[in-house]
Amino acid sequence: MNQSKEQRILNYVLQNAVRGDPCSVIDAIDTYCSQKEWAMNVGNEKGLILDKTVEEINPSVALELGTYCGYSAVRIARLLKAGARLLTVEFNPEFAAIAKQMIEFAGVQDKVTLIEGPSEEIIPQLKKKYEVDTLDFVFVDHWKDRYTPDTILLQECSLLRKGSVLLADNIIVPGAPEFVNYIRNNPRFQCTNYPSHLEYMKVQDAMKKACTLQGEHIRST
Ligand SMILES: Nc1ncnc2c1ncn2[C@@H]1O[C@H](/C=C/CNC(=O)c2cc([N+](=O)[O-])cc(O)c2O)[C@@H](O)[C@H]1O
Ligand SMILES: [Mg+2]
Repeated sequence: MNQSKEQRILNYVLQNAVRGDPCSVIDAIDTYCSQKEWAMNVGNEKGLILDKTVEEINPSVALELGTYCGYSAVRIARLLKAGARLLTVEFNPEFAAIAKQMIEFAGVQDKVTLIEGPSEEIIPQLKKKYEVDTLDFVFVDHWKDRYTPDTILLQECSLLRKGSVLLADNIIVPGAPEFVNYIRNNPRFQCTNYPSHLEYMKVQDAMKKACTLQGEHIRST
Protein backbone atom coordinates (compact mmCIF):
# COMPACT_ATOMS: atom_id res chain seq x y z
CA MET A 1 0.00 0.00 0.00
CA ASN A 2 1.65 3.25 -1.01
CA GLN A 3 2.62 5.66 1.76
CA SER A 4 0.53 8.60 2.92
CA LYS A 5 1.71 12.18 2.43
CA GLU A 6 2.14 12.44 6.21
CA GLN A 7 4.40 9.37 6.21
CA ARG A 8 6.45 10.91 3.39
CA ILE A 9 6.84 14.12 5.42
CA LEU A 10 8.02 12.11 8.44
CA ASN A 11 10.46 10.10 6.28
CA TYR A 12 11.89 13.31 4.87
CA VAL A 13 12.44 14.62 8.42
CA LEU A 14 14.05 11.36 9.58
CA GLN A 15 16.45 11.50 6.63
CA ASN A 16 17.19 15.24 6.58
CA ALA A 17 16.79 16.70 10.08
CA VAL A 18 19.04 16.26 13.11
CA ARG A 19 17.70 14.04 15.92
CA GLY A 20 17.13 16.14 19.04
CA ASP A 21 17.19 19.43 17.13
CA PRO A 22 13.62 20.82 16.94
CA CYS A 23 14.60 23.69 14.64
CA SER A 24 16.01 21.27 12.08
CA VAL A 25 12.73 19.31 12.20
CA ILE A 26 10.69 22.49 11.65
CA ASP A 27 12.97 23.54 8.77
CA ALA A 28 12.83 20.09 7.17
CA ILE A 29 9.02 20.02 7.22
CA ASP A 30 8.87 23.56 5.79
CA THR A 31 11.36 22.63 3.05
CA TYR A 32 9.46 19.49 2.08
CA CYS A 33 6.02 21.12 2.18
CA SER A 34 7.07 24.19 0.22
CA GLN A 35 9.04 22.28 -2.43
CA LYS A 36 7.44 18.84 -2.71
CA GLU A 37 3.95 18.45 -1.20
CA TRP A 38 1.81 21.14 0.40
CA ALA A 39 0.49 20.23 3.84
CA MET A 40 -1.56 22.05 6.47
CA ASN A 41 1.24 22.84 8.93
CA VAL A 42 1.06 26.35 10.34
CA GLY A 43 4.28 27.05 8.42
CA ASN A 44 7.12 29.47 9.05
CA GLU A 45 5.42 32.84 8.53
CA LYS A 46 2.45 32.17 10.82
CA GLY A 47 4.84 30.03 12.88
CA LEU A 48 6.74 33.18 13.83
CA ILE A 49 3.48 34.72 15.11
CA LEU A 50 2.92 31.52 17.11
CA ASP A 51 6.48 31.70 18.47
CA LYS A 52 6.09 35.34 19.56
CA THR A 53 2.78 34.61 21.26
CA VAL A 54 4.24 31.64 23.15
CA GLU A 55 7.34 33.63 24.18
CA GLU A 56 5.14 36.53 25.35
CA ILE A 57 2.97 34.24 27.51
CA ASN A 58 5.71 31.80 28.55
CA PRO A 59 2.98 29.27 29.43
CA SER A 60 3.33 26.60 32.11
CA VAL A 61 0.41 24.64 30.64
CA ALA A 62 -0.47 24.87 26.94
CA LEU A 63 -3.08 23.02 24.88
CA GLU A 64 -3.09 22.42 21.14
CA LEU A 65 -6.22 21.27 19.28
CA GLY A 66 -5.29 19.39 16.09
CA THR A 67 -1.77 17.93 16.24
CA TYR A 68 -1.70 16.70 12.63
CA CYS A 69 2.00 15.82 11.98
CA GLY A 70 3.29 17.57 15.09
CA TYR A 71 4.85 20.61 13.37
CA SER A 72 3.29 23.19 15.71
CA ALA A 73 3.65 20.90 18.73
CA VAL A 74 7.42 20.89 18.10
CA ARG A 75 7.35 24.67 17.46
CA ILE A 76 5.58 25.34 20.76
CA ALA A 77 7.41 22.76 22.88
CA ARG A 78 10.88 23.99 21.85
CA LEU A 79 10.03 27.35 23.49
CA LEU A 80 8.62 26.01 26.79
CA LYS A 81 10.53 26.62 30.02
CA ALA A 82 11.71 23.73 32.21
CA GLY A 83 8.73 21.99 33.79
CA ALA A 84 6.20 23.51 31.39
CA ARG A 85 4.07 21.18 29.29
CA LEU A 86 2.05 21.05 26.07
CA LEU A 87 -1.02 18.83 25.78
CA THR A 88 -1.87 18.22 22.12
CA VAL A 89 -5.07 16.52 20.92
CA GLU A 90 -5.41 14.50 17.70
CA PHE A 91 -8.24 12.10 16.81
CA ASN A 92 -6.82 10.56 13.63
CA PRO A 93 -4.76 7.53 14.73
CA GLU A 94 -2.51 7.66 11.65
CA PHE A 95 -1.70 11.34 12.17
CA ALA A 96 -1.21 10.74 15.92
CA ALA A 97 1.33 7.99 15.17
CA ILE A 98 3.22 10.27 12.76
CA ALA A 99 3.17 13.16 15.24
CA LYS A 100 4.43 10.94 18.08
CA GLN A 101 7.48 9.98 16.00
CA MET A 102 8.00 13.60 14.91
CA ILE A 103 7.88 14.85 18.52
CA GLU A 104 10.26 12.13 19.71
CA PHE A 105 12.74 12.71 16.86
CA ALA A 106 12.76 16.44 17.70
CA GLY A 107 13.58 15.52 21.31
CA VAL A 108 10.70 17.43 22.89
CA GLN A 109 8.74 14.37 24.06
CA ASP A 110 9.36 15.23 27.74
CA LYS A 111 7.37 18.44 27.32
CA VAL A 112 4.58 17.09 25.13
CA THR A 113 1.61 14.88 26.03
CA LEU A 114 -0.04 13.69 22.82
CA ILE A 115 -3.64 12.70 23.56
CA GLU A 116 -5.41 10.61 20.93
CA GLY A 117 -9.13 11.35 20.76
CA PRO A 118 -11.70 13.98 19.81
CA SER A 119 -11.31 17.37 21.49
CA GLU A 120 -14.94 17.37 22.57
CA GLU A 121 -14.22 14.25 24.65
CA ILE A 122 -10.72 15.21 25.84
CA ILE A 123 -11.38 18.79 26.97
CA PRO A 124 -13.80 17.68 29.74
CA GLN A 125 -11.14 15.23 30.96
CA LEU A 126 -8.28 17.73 31.23
CA LYS A 127 -8.82 18.69 34.86
CA LYS A 128 -9.26 15.28 36.41
CA LYS A 129 -7.43 12.91 34.07
CA TYR A 130 -4.63 15.26 32.93
CA GLU A 131 -4.28 17.26 36.17
CA VAL A 132 -4.84 20.62 34.51
CA ASP A 133 -6.00 23.52 36.70
CA THR A 134 -6.31 26.24 34.02
CA LEU A 135 -4.70 26.68 30.62
CA ASP A 136 -2.27 29.54 30.00
CA PHE A 137 -2.29 29.13 26.23
CA VAL A 138 -4.43 27.31 23.62
CA PHE A 139 -3.45 26.93 19.95
CA VAL A 140 -6.62 26.26 17.94
CA ASP A 141 -5.91 24.62 14.58
CA HIS A 142 -8.28 21.67 14.14
CA TRP A 143 -11.45 21.41 12.00
CA LYS A 144 -12.67 24.97 11.63
CA ASP A 145 -16.26 24.18 12.64
CA ARG A 146 -14.95 22.99 16.01
CA TYR A 147 -13.31 26.31 16.96
CA THR A 148 -16.45 27.81 18.50
CA PRO A 149 -17.92 24.76 20.25
CA ASP A 150 -14.53 23.93 21.76
CA THR A 151 -13.95 27.52 22.91
CA ILE A 152 -17.33 27.34 24.65
CA LEU A 153 -16.46 23.93 26.08
CA LEU A 154 -13.15 25.26 27.46
CA GLN A 155 -15.12 27.94 29.31
CA GLU A 156 -17.77 25.51 30.54
CA CYS A 157 -15.02 23.28 31.92
CA SER A 158 -13.51 26.32 33.74
CA LEU A 159 -10.22 25.81 31.94
CA LEU A 160 -9.76 29.50 31.06
CA ARG A 161 -8.66 32.00 33.68
CA LYS A 162 -8.24 35.78 33.44
CA GLY A 163 -5.33 36.18 31.03
CA SER A 164 -5.62 32.81 29.29
CA VAL A 165 -4.77 33.30 25.61
CA LEU A 166 -6.27 31.51 22.60
CA LEU A 167 -4.50 31.73 19.24
CA ALA A 168 -6.57 30.53 16.27
CA ASP A 169 -5.10 29.66 12.87
CA ASN A 170 -6.82 30.05 9.46
CA ILE A 171 -9.09 32.98 10.17
CA ILE A 172 -9.22 33.73 6.42
CA VAL A 173 -8.33 30.42 4.71
CA PRO A 174 -10.09 28.02 5.10
CA GLY A 175 -11.76 30.57 7.40
CA ALA A 176 -13.63 30.24 10.67
CA PRO A 177 -16.41 32.83 10.25
CA GLU A 178 -18.59 31.47 13.05
CA PHE A 179 -15.65 31.63 15.45
CA VAL A 180 -14.78 35.19 14.38
CA ASN A 181 -18.38 36.20 14.97
CA TYR A 182 -18.52 34.46 18.34
CA ILE A 183 -15.26 35.75 19.74
CA ARG A 184 -15.55 39.30 18.39
CA ASN A 185 -18.90 39.90 20.06
CA ASN A 186 -17.99 38.19 23.31
CA PRO A 187 -17.15 40.72 26.09
CA ARG A 188 -15.16 38.02 27.83
CA PHE A 189 -12.43 38.16 25.18
CA GLN A 190 -10.11 40.89 23.92
CA CYS A 191 -9.11 40.08 20.33
CA THR A 192 -6.14 40.92 18.15
CA ASN A 193 -5.81 40.09 14.45
CA TYR A 194 -2.51 39.04 12.85
CA PRO A 195 -2.64 39.25 9.05
CA SER A 196 -0.29 36.77 7.41
CA HIS A 197 -0.27 34.27 4.54
CA LEU A 198 -1.42 30.71 4.13
CA GLU A 199 1.41 28.29 4.76
CA TYR A 200 3.69 27.83 1.72
CA MET A 201 1.35 29.96 -0.46
CA LYS A 202 1.00 33.59 -1.61
CA VAL A 203 -2.56 33.65 -0.27
CA GLN A 204 -3.80 35.95 2.48
CA ASP A 205 -4.55 34.30 5.80
CA ALA A 206 -4.64 35.53 9.41
CA MET A 207 -4.43 34.39 12.99
CA LYS A 208 -6.61 35.72 15.78
CA LYS A 209 -5.46 36.06 19.38
CA ALA A 210 -8.17 36.14 22.03
CA CYS A 211 -7.21 37.10 25.58
CA THR A 212 -9.63 36.07 28.32
CA LEU A 213 -10.69 39.12 30.33
CA GLN A 214 -12.37 37.22 33.10
CA GLY A 215 -12.33 33.62 34.17
CA GLU A 216 -15.35 31.37 34.20
CA HIS A 217 -17.58 32.49 37.07
CA ILE A 218 -19.02 29.54 38.89
CA ARG A 219 -22.59 29.79 37.70
CA SER A 220 -24.79 30.86 40.58
CA THR A 221 -27.75 28.66 39.63
N1 LIG B 1 -12.32 17.52 17.08
C1 LIG B 1 -11.06 17.11 16.87
N2 LIG B 1 -10.37 16.49 17.84
C2 LIG B 1 -9.10 16.09 17.63
N3 LIG B 1 -8.43 16.26 16.46
C3 LIG B 1 -9.10 16.86 15.48
C4 LIG B 1 -10.42 17.33 15.63
N4 LIG B 1 -10.79 17.91 14.47
C5 LIG B 1 -9.75 17.80 13.62
N5 LIG B 1 -8.72 17.17 14.22
C6 LIG B 1 -7.41 16.92 13.65
O1 LIG B 1 -6.82 18.20 13.45
C7 LIG B 1 -6.28 18.30 12.14
C8 LIG B 1 -7.19 19.13 11.31
C9 LIG B 1 -6.87 20.34 10.93
C10 LIG B 1 -7.80 21.15 10.09
N6 LIG B 1 -7.02 22.15 9.41
C11 LIG B 1 -7.37 22.53 8.21
O2 LIG B 1 -8.38 22.10 7.65
C12 LIG B 1 -6.49 23.50 7.52
C13 LIG B 1 -6.68 23.68 6.14
C14 LIG B 1 -5.86 24.58 5.45
N7 LIG B 1 -6.09 24.75 4.05
O3 LIG B 1 -6.94 24.03 3.47
O4 LIG B 1 -5.44 25.63 3.43
C15 LIG B 1 -4.85 25.29 6.09
C16 LIG B 1 -4.67 25.10 7.46
O5 LIG B 1 -3.69 25.76 8.15
C17 LIG B 1 -5.49 24.22 8.18
O6 LIG B 1 -5.27 24.10 9.53
C18 LIG B 1 -6.21 16.88 11.63
O7 LIG B 1 -5.01 16.27 12.05
C19 LIG B 1 -7.44 16.26 12.28
O8 LIG B 1 -7.33 14.86 12.40
MG1 LIG C 1 -4.02 25.65 10.27
